[in-house]
Amino acid sequence: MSLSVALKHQFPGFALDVAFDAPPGLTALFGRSGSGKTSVINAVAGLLHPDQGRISAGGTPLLDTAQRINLPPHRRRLGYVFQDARLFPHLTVRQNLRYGRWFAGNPTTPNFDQITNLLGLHSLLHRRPAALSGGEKSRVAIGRALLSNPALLLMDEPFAALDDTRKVELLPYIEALRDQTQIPILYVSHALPEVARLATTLVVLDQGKLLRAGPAADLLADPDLAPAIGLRDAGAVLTARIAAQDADGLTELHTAGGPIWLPQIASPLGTALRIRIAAQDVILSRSRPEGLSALNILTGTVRDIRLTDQGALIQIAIGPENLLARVTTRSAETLELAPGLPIFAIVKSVAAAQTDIGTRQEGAA
Ligand SMILES: Nc1ncnc2c1ncn2[C@@H]1O[C@H](COP(=O)(O)OP(=O)(O)OP(=O)(O)O)[C@@H](O)[C@H]1O
Repeated sequence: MSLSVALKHQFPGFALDVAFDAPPGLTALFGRSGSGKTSVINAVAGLLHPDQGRISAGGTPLLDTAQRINLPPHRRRLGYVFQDARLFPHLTVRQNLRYGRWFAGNPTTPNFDQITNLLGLHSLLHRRPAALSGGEKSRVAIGRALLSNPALLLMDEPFAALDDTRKVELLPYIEALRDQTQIPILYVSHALPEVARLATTLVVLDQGKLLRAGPAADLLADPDLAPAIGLRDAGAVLTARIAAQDADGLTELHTAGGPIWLPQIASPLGTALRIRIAAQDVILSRSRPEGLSALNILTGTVRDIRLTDQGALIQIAIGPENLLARVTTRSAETLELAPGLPIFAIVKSVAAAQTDIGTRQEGAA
């Protein structure tokens, strides 16, 4: 099931003109405040009727202004998780969840136990929302949306109201949702680390227009997009597998650019991880550095170079994947960087997240 969106809408002083496809997985709508993310999600939900547009989910048209098709929100089979959880305060967690199931009202209702397990809700079922933390409320809201048997899940900055610690606790649940259900997720965020960790597809909006849409790993490693994403946050994701648990407490991971070591990640050997390396945490060297405290040195080849007024962005091919490095223009010149040049990337810090089931941890190299 995938979602296809094409919209045009004129607000007073703001024009929205966006078209993209969201394949299965998690599609992050990313952009600065006021770029149009919520308007897009509202149009998909049926809460905004655009001047012109076509939206279809799994080939079923939800909206087609040319054909005068406009399904009302309750017939679009969407689960919508808002910024605030919007639970019924007088109902217990179980009753709040059941409300979602009741709303689905058909025999293919998803399994209650499976969803409460997925979201870790079992021990909370008897509580009322007032006795839940912000993160727990968010999980209940997600569970309620899932139990309505949605064909598509819409999440508009679901963690905006949470502090960073709570947010990090919730990310594994979203990863599990992405990896274990077949339901496409359209996810609004303006936090790049969150997007880099969760998104399989990225849609970047800028002032109501589509800047780029495509596989998240490709876009995150694209030097042309980095200025729009924000140079401080820009960074690529690479895949890695746990190869060994070393006696000194480090976990050895294998990447296409060689091994890297992170503080212990308590997951089985072979577990696939997605690691995010911020462009500003990469140092480049033409020869393999020796006598360096940094453990993590990847080998690659310079693929592309972009000079900006805030330094040089270097795209480095690491096997079939790409890494992004941000260095000063002077360094780029001194190193005589050019496409095709073999290069060593010294990685100062790595964030790791599993791509499949299990416990996840953040680690710094
Ligand atoms: N109902 C409306 N009437 C007039 N203008 C609107 C309306 N809804 C949205 N806009 C305008 O459209 C633009 C995009 O708003 P939108 O909420 O979609 O952006 P966003 O990317 O979700 O922003 P944020 O990250 O701050 O939530 C803004 O300039 C906003 O003022």
